[in-house]
Order: sequence, then C-alpha cells, then structure tokens
Amino acid sequence: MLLADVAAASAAVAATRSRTAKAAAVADVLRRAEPGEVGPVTAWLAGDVRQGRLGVGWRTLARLAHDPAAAPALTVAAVDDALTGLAATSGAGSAARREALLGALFGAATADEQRFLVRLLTGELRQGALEGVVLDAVAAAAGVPAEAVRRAAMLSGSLPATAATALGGGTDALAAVRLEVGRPVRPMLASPGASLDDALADLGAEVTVEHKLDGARIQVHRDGDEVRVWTRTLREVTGAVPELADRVRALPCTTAVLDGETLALDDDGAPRAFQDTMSRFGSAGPDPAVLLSPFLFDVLHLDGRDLLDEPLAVRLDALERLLAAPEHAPLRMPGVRRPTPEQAAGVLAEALAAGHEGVVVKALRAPYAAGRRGRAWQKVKPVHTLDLVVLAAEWGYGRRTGRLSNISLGARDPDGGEPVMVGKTFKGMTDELLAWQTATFPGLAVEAPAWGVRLRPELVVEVALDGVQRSPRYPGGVALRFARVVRYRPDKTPAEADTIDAVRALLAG
Ligand SMILES: Nc1ncnc2c1ncn2[C@@H]1O[C@H](COP(=O)(O)OP(=O)(O)OP(=O)(O)O)[C@@H](O)[C@H]1O
Repeated sequence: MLLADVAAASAAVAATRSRTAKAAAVADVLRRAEPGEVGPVTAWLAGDVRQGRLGVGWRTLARLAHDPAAAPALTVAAVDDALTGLAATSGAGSAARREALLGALFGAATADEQRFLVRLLTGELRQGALEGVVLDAVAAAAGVPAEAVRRAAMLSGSLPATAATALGGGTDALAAVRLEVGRPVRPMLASPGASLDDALADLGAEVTVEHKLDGARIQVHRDGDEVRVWTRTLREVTGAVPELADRVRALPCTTAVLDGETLALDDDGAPRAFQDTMSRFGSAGPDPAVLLSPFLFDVLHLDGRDLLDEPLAVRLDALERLLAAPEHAPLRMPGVRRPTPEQAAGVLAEALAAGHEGVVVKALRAPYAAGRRGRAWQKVKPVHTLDLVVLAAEWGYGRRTGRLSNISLGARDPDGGEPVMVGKTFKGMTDELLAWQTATFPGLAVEAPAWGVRLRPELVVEVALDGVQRSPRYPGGVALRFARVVRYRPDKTPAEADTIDAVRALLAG
C-alpha cells in the first residue's frame, strides 16, 4: 500500500463531520492493507506513530523545504521503516543524521503526502475522538463487534496491535487478548455525579465512598522484584519514581497490577500543590525535596489471578489483604464501604477538610471497565471543573503587558472535529503561571498575529466555572460563566478533554 492511500483516507476523514463517513473511509483503507501494514496504517489514521515519541518539532520540519515528488511512490512499509530509523537515532550528534532521514523521506513524498507527514509528525492529527472512529473502523473492516475490539485495545493498551489481531484472527483472536503483567491497561474512569446524594441514590447502598485525591493516576505492575509504573495515558515513568517502586516491592506478593493515585504530601500530611506532583513525572530524576506517596484503590491482578472481571468488592478484599500489615496500611486509599448516608457525608467532609478534591462513589458490584468512563464510578466535587483545550492566548495589558494572558478555551468535538471554542479566561493565573505561558506558548504557536498566539490544540487546562449560558456568539451556542484557571493538566491529552456535549449538559443544571 502507498502512503498516498493513507493520506487520502486521512483527508477524507477531515473533510466530513459525519462519524459514520469518517469510520467508513478508515475501514475502506484498512480492508486494502496487507497484514504487515495494518499496524502502521491504524496508528497513523488515529494520529499516532507506532514508534512513540519521535521528538520532531515544527522548527525541524520547517527547515526541510523540499520540492515534492511528482507522483506517489512511497510505500507504507518504507515510511514505517524511516520512522523506526528516526526513533532509533537520538542523543548527541544525531541531529544531522535525523535531518538526513527526514530529508530523504520528505524528498520522496508528493505535496499531499508531505502535508500528511507534517501533520502526523507534529501531532496535529492526534486529536479528539479519532481513536474512537478508528476503533469502529477496525471492527467494520474485520467484521467483528466493536465491543470485542474495544476490550482488546484497552487490555493491550495498543490500538494498532489490536487492529492487526482483529484483521488477522477475528473475534477468537481478540477474545484471547488478556491482561499481562508488564503491559499497562487503560484505566477505568469516573463520570461526574451531580452531588453525593445523587450518586448514592443512583448507585444504592452497595458502594464504597473514597477520598478523591488530587494527584496523578498511577498503574503499578510488579513481577517478582521488577516494579514498573505508568501514568493515566500509559506513559512509563518507572525511572522517575523509585520511591513508589520501593513501596510496592515491599508488599507481600509476587505478581500484581495495582491502580492508584500518587501525590506529594507536606510533612504534616497535607497535599502539596498539584504542580509539585506533576513535576516529578517530567523531570529526569527524583527531586529529594518532593517525595511521592502512593494511595492504592484497586487491584487488577494478584499472584497469578486476574481480578479485572471480578466485582469491586472482591478486588477490594484482595487489596485489603495485601495491605493488611501495619507498615503497608498508609498505602490504602481512605474510604468507607457500605456507609450510611451520614457516614458518606462524613467521608466527603473529611476529604475536603484534608485539602482533597472530593470523593469517588463506586459500585461494589461493578467489574473493572478498562478505558471506560461509566456510571459505576462517580466523582463528587463541590466545585465544578472542566478540562479544556487551550486554543490561543492574547498579550496582556496593564500589569500583564508582555505576558501571554487571556486564553481561549475549546471543548472536544466527540466526532473528531476541531475543538469548539466555549470561552476565554485570564482569571486564576499566578505570576508564575503567566511566566510559564509566555515562555511555553510560542513553541506551540501555529500563528502569531499582533494580538497574541494561536496554538496547536495540545495543552489541556482545568478551569472552574459557575455554569454555562446560551450564547449565539460562540460556535457551539454555549459559553462558560466566570471561568478561572485551576491548573494545567500535563497528564491529559486533548483526546481526554471534556466534550462540547459535556459543556452543553451543564445548561440544564
Ligand atoms: N479514590 C479514587 N478512585 C479513583 N480515582 C481517583 C481516586 N482518587 C483520585 N482519583 C483520580 O480521579 C480520577 C477519576 O476521575 P476521572 O476519571 O474523571 O479522571 P479525571 O478526568 O482526571 O478527573 P479530574 O479531572 O476530576 O481529576 C482518576 O483518574 C484518578 O486520577
């Protein structure tokens, strides 16, 4: 298959707003792919490359002004090989070699193919619901139920690998995909509960109410003495968090897959700023001033036994046995099982008093729904927040002259289109945050008009708001009321931002 076929499918996806038409275009090209091509083609159409982060920036690509090839000749295999070469070429003195590799690739590409490669390599294709569209397309192309593809993708953590399995071996091969220690699973997510009472009314008495700690999601795998840690986006951070690995290595088990939240605490046990926690995941090595504490709330596998499909009550029993010794008790996420309404309210009050965000109410009967944001877990937070994509920033005035200040906020289009603008805010920004925006945004700019910068839709910011209102001035017909920045969410991709539907749903509330 030629790269041109994939580029054409990608253009067809971008040209329609219809999710069905997008999926049909992807399914069509997947049906025509050879077995060895399915992986890369799937990854590219979902906006990703199989080789992980390639570290190719706009500036490098801008230097590669090549005359396009007249006719398409690049094969999928040749491009995939070039990307593998690029990923393998890093470190000191590699810049020239990388540019040579990229130069050869771009020199062999037509104008359409060059455009596609630029968008792929800069991450511009990696947006919103594309992954869901591609997942449906894989199911259609393989003639298997979408649910079978979804489950295998969540358990393997890889859509390209799942596509190859689905097209190669159908439903049976998909059903054979299991949890593996050492291979991270997409985390189960929570949906917003309107209030504690609503969540309890919805889920009944068979629940656990746990603190919702304001840190970073971690998935920890242990195999003998080897312990590895991943973030919620399945990025491995083992090397950056040795203290977490040590705590899990001390537990009385041989193999385990554990789910939890980690954060940095003060000496008196109060949570430190979210940025302190996040800084640990970006930095090369541990900062001795900021130590992370793990709080475990789920176990998906223990000593040879998969627990994923067991009800939460069974998984919590297993977790409690694992953490039974007094020295391990601090690793347990605080919570109360089967609380009375008064006890549940007490857990919420205690969580807020301790400086946490709220609580998560979880159905004890529910299995672990990897990758799902379902009603079985409901988060209750007194302050309403949304995770939105930063689309642009304007130069400030007065005290903020010379600073990139007022940011435009976009909600995700669930059908894979561009983010939909829902408001702007310059509130809630500390001097430190303004300085960070001013230093960081130009590197993400696609355009720098006099008023500020228009950004690649990459950064996710969490904003608090008082509600939303109908507004004909905004493209989605809805605008945020009194939005203010809570913090940036480097642990989230734009594909995980809240949707325009979630914003519209607040109109009713
Ligand atoms: N006890 C807990 N159980 C489950 N998740 C918890 C718990 N405490 C903190 N969390 C965090 O809350 C998140 C659950 O909320 P959700 O699935 O909506 O993720 P989120 O979008 O990151 O939420 P938010 O933006 O509200 O933190 C988890 O991903 C996890 O990081």
